[in-house]
This record gives sequence, C-alpha cells and structure tokens, in this order.
Amino acid sequence: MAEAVTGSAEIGLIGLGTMGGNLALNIAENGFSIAVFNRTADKADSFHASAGALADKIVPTKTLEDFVAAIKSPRAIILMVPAGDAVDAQIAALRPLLDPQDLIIDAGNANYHDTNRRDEEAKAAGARFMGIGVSGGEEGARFGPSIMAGGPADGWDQVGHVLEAISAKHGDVPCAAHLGDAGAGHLVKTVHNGIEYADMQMIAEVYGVMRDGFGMTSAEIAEVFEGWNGGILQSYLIEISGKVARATDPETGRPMLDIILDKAGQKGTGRWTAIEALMLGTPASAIEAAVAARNLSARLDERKMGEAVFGAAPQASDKAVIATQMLEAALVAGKIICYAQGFGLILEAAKQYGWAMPLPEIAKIWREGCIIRSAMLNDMADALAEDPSRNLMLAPFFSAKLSETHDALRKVVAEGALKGLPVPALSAALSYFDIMRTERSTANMLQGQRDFFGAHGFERTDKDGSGYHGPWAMNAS
Ligand SMILES: NC(=O)C1=CN([C@@H]2O[C@H](COP(=O)(O)OP(=O)(O)OC[C@H]3O[C@@H](n4cnc5c(N)ncnc54)[C@H](OP(=O)(O)O)[C@@H]3O)[C@@H](O)[C@H]2O)C=CC1
Ligand SMILES: O=C(CO)[C@H](O)[C@H](O)COP(=O)(O)O
Repeated sequence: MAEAVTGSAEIGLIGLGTMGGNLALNIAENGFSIAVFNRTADKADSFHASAGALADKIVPTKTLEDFVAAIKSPRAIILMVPAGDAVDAQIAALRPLLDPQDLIIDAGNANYHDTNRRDEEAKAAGARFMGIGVSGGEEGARFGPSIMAGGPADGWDQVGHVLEAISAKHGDVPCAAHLGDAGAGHLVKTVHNGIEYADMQMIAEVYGVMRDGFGMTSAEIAEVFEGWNGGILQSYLIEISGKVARATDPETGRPMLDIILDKAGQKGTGRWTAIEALMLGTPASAIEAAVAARNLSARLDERKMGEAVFGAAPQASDKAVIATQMLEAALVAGKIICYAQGFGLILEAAKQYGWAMPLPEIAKIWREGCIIRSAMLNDMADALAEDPSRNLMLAPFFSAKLSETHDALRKVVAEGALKGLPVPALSAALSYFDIMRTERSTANMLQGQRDFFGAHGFERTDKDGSGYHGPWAMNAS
C-alpha cells in the first residue's frame, strides 16, 4: 500500500489517447492540477511539452509509482483506456499502490455489467470505484463533454465539482450528473450510443432516398441538411451530416461522400444496447435495426454478389410524391420513436437494478456536449419531468408531433419498399408505432401456436386467470 499524501496534483489520468489527452487539457484549463501517465511512458513527456500555457498544471510521470505519488490523497484517478481487459489490467496494477479511500474512475465506454462487477470487486476489497460515460468525441473531451456518472455517492462528492467544471453547459447548467450506483452511468452512456446509432442510421437512410431515389448531388443534399438544422431537427448529427455532404476530397476534388467506402465500423456500444434490450425484454427495434444495418454494410463482398445476381435495386423516386419536407417529417417521427425506445430501456434496467434513475436529468445532460445533442432534448426533459415512466411518444408534446408526422414516415417507408431504397431503421420505427397504437395485436395467434405445440397455456379475453388450453390438445402432432 502507498505511503500517505505525497503529491499535490488534484486528480490523476491514465491513457493520453484521443479522449484522455483532451480530457486532461480540459481539466488543466479549468484550473485543476493533474498528474498523467500513459502505457507508452514517453508520451507523458511529449504531452506535457505540447501543453503550452497549461503545462504548469500538468505533472507528467513515467512510472505508476511516481504517478500515484504525485496525486493528493485521497486520490482520484481517471482511466481513459479501451474497454475490457485493459481496464481490468490497469486496475490490478494500480490497486496495490493505492490507499483504500482512493477512487478509481473508468471514464471509457465500458459495458455496464463490467462496471457492476468492478464496483463489487472494489467494495469487497474495501476500495472505491466509479464508472462514468463521457460523450462528445475529441472536441467534447477538450472543450466540454456530457458526463454520465455512476458509482458511490461519496465518489461523486469527491470529483463531481471537477466533472461539472469540465463538462459542457446548457446556459450555465453543467451537462454532468450522478445518475446512480455502480454501472448506472455506463448503462446511460451505452443507451446514448444506441440512440446515436439509430439517429445516424435514419439520417443515412433519408440521404439514400435523396441520393438514389431523387438523384440529388452531395451539394444539393448538404443544402437540405443545412436547412433542416434550422428547424425542429436541429442537432449535432444533422449539422455534421450537412458538413460531411458539403465537403470535397482535396486529392480528387470529388465530393467526400463519393470517396468514403460504404462499410461502417463499430466499437460495440450500439450492439451492447441491442443485446441489453433483448435481455431485458424491452423493445428497441430502431436501435437493433441500426446495428444490423452496420453489420450488413460490412458485408461488401456479399452485397456485390447480391447485386450481380439480382441487379441493383434502387429505382428513381418521384420527388413530387416524396418531397424533402416529407423526409424531414419522417425523421422527426423516427427520432421520437428511437428516443422513446432508449428511455424505455433505461427505465427497465433501472427497475432491474433498483437504481432511481433520473430520466429528466439524463435528457438535460444530453442537451449539450454529447454526440446526440439536439434541440428536441429540451422538450424531452420537460416531458420526462411531467411523467418519467410514461412512454415518451405518449407525452402530449410528442404525441402531437407524432400525429403530425407519422403519415410522412409511412409514405417514406412505403416508397422505400416500392423503389428498393433500404430504410430499415425508419421501417422498424414505423412498425413500433403501429404496434404501440394497436390494442388488439396478432399475438393471440402466437399464443394459440404455443399452446398447440407445447401446451404452454394462454389467457382468455372473456375470463380471468391463465393456463387455458385450446381444443387441439388431443390432435396435436
Ligand atoms: N474516440 C471517441 O470519440 C470516444 C472514445 N471513448 C472511449 O474512450 C476510451 C479511450 O478511447 P480513445 O481515446 O479514443 O482511444 P485511443 O486509442 O486514442 O487511446 C487509447 C489510450 O489507451 C492506452 N491503452 C491502450 N491499451 C492499453 C492497455 N492495454 N493498458 C493501458 N493503456 C492502454 C493507449 O496507450 P498507448 O499510447 O500506449 O497506446 C492510449 O493512451 C475508450 O473506452 C473509448 O471507447 C468515449 C467517447 C468518445
Ligand atoms: O462513444 C462515442 C461517441 O458517443 C464514440 O465515438 C464511439 O466510438 C462511437 O461508437 P462506434 O465507434 O461504435 O461508432
């Protein structure tokens, strides 16, 4: 175990990559002295040397022992390394050097089940651990991310003021909050990313209708996104979609979008969201469709073979039938539905773990700094404050918006189906909407089938109770 206080740095950070380096500069710029350490140890010195006026606030260290010794006790140490084994290995290397009251904070994109486990392991060892989700990419980390914290309340008491200071601000309200115990912060970050996947996918789908259906150029599409960003869809993702569509390749002079290969990467958080939704039995079909679309995009060779066998599907779509205003309305509907699914998933997980998850607070800390920041989150915060357990699409503001836009969503999905323009996330959102407004669904047939082949029993519409069987029991084969 380490000796008592030797250092003066107010906080420590391990992992000077894209996120960690920028977060460390942000912390220093906000007036907190910070000790830094990196696996490739020389990076700490080069980072320090390139920190300019902020160098005074940064203590570079080359061994874990020196790093730990440089931090004021009780220590708070942020890890910004890749999720999984790297986090466990870093914790294992640090613990023997720390005092029990010291706090390790995993600020990477962890699977919240890992965070729950690490929290239990820390508690069993009499130590303290927090998991915080940080969103905003490189620029957010440097100038103000959205921060979703989970872990012991005394951990938040120790570092909350630093996290609030470095976070993005909505007006003067920090986009950082303590959301619950253990993995609560990482769960919320994961769902944030799941929503991010769906939002991005739906934007890509309407881009596809404009490109392949309407035959619009990238510049024309950029103009549409730029226009939408001045309206109800105002958001970081619409804004950057306009910028991506507007950009030209410096090498060839061609639109960037014509140069970028159509194979989407993924680091796993969208998939974690979809898996979690399935495990918790809560519908997140728009998010699942977005994950599946990324998986399909990666199968470029198979897609080429498919095109060779069946011919390219997209056919021209009549702009008079599907105007760009209709695409905008379809995106509004899809967006409301994917957020309804995301917040529903958070609510379900919170129930399972007994976390008093503050849903309106989550919408508030997503208003700035993070990748899914948008004007609509303000209205979502208000709607969730009215009733956090109600499906978001039933809140009066959003039910009115959906009533105005679901017809456009249907027309876009129908046109996509007719013209071979894939719109899987918008289509999943539409099916969710249709199912969620149908009192009498078709699951009576499923129950009949289950009872027929497995005597699973069903409930009746005309009597109370369960475990009823149909007249087919003797005939089943
Ligand atoms: N990039 C983004 O937009 C966002 C990323 N995140 C999350 O932040 C975390 C860091 O991501 P990012 O900064 O982009 O990643 P980078 O690849 O830029 O940096 C990774 C850092 O972790 C260190 N590292 C890698 N492997 C190990 C290991 N086994 N043990 C100790 N240190 C290790 C690297 O050290 P070395 O220099 O030696 O390689 C480097 O400092 C991830 O969890 C990521 O998911 C969260 C939000 C946004
Ligand atoms: O957390 C993030 C943004 O919020 C990261 O940028 C994340 O890497 C994005 O996910 P993916 O790489 O799977 O697209």
